[in-house]
Amino acid sequence: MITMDNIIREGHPTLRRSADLVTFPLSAEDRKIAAEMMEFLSNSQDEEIAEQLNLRAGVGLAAPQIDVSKRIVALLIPGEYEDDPPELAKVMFNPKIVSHSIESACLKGGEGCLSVDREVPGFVVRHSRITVAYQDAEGVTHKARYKGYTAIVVQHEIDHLNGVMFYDHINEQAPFAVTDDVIIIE
Ligand SMILES: Cc1nc(NNC(=O)[C@H](CC2CCCC2)CN(O)CO)c(F)c(N2CCN3CCOC[C@@H]3C2)n1
Ligand code: NI
Repeated sequence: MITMDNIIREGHPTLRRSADLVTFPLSAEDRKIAAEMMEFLSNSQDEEIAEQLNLRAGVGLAAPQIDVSKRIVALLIPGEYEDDPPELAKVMFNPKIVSHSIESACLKGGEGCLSVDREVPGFVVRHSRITVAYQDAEGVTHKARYKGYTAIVVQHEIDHLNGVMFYDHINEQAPFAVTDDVIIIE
């Protein structure tokens, strides 16, 4: 089971590496990693379990964050209301942004990261809409389009596969300066 002890923190070199492509058929090890990443997100979003295991809540996780330099991301984005099905519950292998909007967006509250034990204030400007090609656990390639909050989360995770941290995108001189065409997502 993954706990916060398994999540490497900024300064660890793996976070700045470009992760390796996953080959198919998946090894038992890769299958296990994918399942444990999803389990972590689910546990982290369960108040009781998260408190018991002292987990920080997460809606996404990338394999490099558990010191596995492979192109695997897990996403567990809740639906709008408590009892809704998740907006996105998926493990993507070898995800790749194949196209994106010209329009940009950012989260109003900025971003954080389970691998960063500090607040880094500022708008993280990303594409507002993306098309992602990825493989599922059977190696079948899919294409999916995301927008808004979900698109932001997916981009944060794919950044980790390329050694990019969210604060790399923050304008140090003016962290909250954005041009008026950037969508600010509540
Ligand atoms: C936005 C948000 N970020 C949370 N944490 N950070 C993360 O997920 C990091 C990735 C996100 C940071 C900004 C974009 C991607 C993890 N990262 O570093 C992986 O690379 C949350 F936990 C969270 N939510 C809303 C939904 N809620 C459902 C019930 O449970 C609590 C949960 C809290 N929303
Ligand atoms: Ni992160």
